[in-house]
Amino acid sequence: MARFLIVEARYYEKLNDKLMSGVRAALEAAGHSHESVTVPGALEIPGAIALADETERYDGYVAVGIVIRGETYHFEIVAGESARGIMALTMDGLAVGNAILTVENEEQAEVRADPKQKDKGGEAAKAAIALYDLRQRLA
Ligand SMILES: Nc1c(NC[C@H](O)[C@H](O)[C@H](O)CO)[nH]c(=O)[nH]c1=O
Ligand SMILES: CC(=O)[C@@H](O)COP(=O)(O)O
Repeated sequence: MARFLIVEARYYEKLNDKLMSGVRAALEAAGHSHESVTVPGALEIPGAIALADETERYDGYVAVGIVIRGETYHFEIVAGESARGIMALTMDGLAVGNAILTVENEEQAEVRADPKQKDKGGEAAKAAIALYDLRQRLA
C-alpha cells in the first residue's frame, strides 16, 4: 500500500467534488491510502506538491482542479503553467497524476469530471499509481 496526497484547487467547488470522487475511487480500488489538501487555484498546486514532498510522507500525488477559459490570456497562464509545474515535478522523479481540467465551459468540465462519463480524476489517479509502480520496479 502506498500513500498518496491529493492536492485540490477548489476554484469550482461543485465540479471538483465529482473529480475528487473519481480520484478517491481509483486509489482505493488499487488498495492505496490517501489524504487531501486544498489550495486556492491551479497555479498553487505544483508548489504545494513540492512542499508536501519535502516532508517525505507521501509516495505519490494527484493534482485536481478545473480551469475554464475566460475573456483574457489568464487561461493560458493558469492552464499552461500548472501543467508545466507538474511536468517539472514528474521529471524530478515524483509520481504525479494531472487531473487539472482545462476546458472551454462548465459543460465540458462536467462530462470530464463525472466518474460515470470521462472520469478524468480516475485516469489521473491511475497515472500516478503507474509512475509509482514503475519507480518501485526500477529501484
Ligand atoms: N482562473 C482560474 C484560476 N485562477 C487562479 C490561479 O490559479 C491562482 O490561484 C491565482 O492567480 C493566485 O495565485 N485557478 C483555477 O484553478 N481555475 C481557474 O479557472
Ligand atoms: C481561466 C481563468 O483564469 C479565467 O477564470 C479568467 O477569466 P478572465 O480571463 O475573464 O479574467
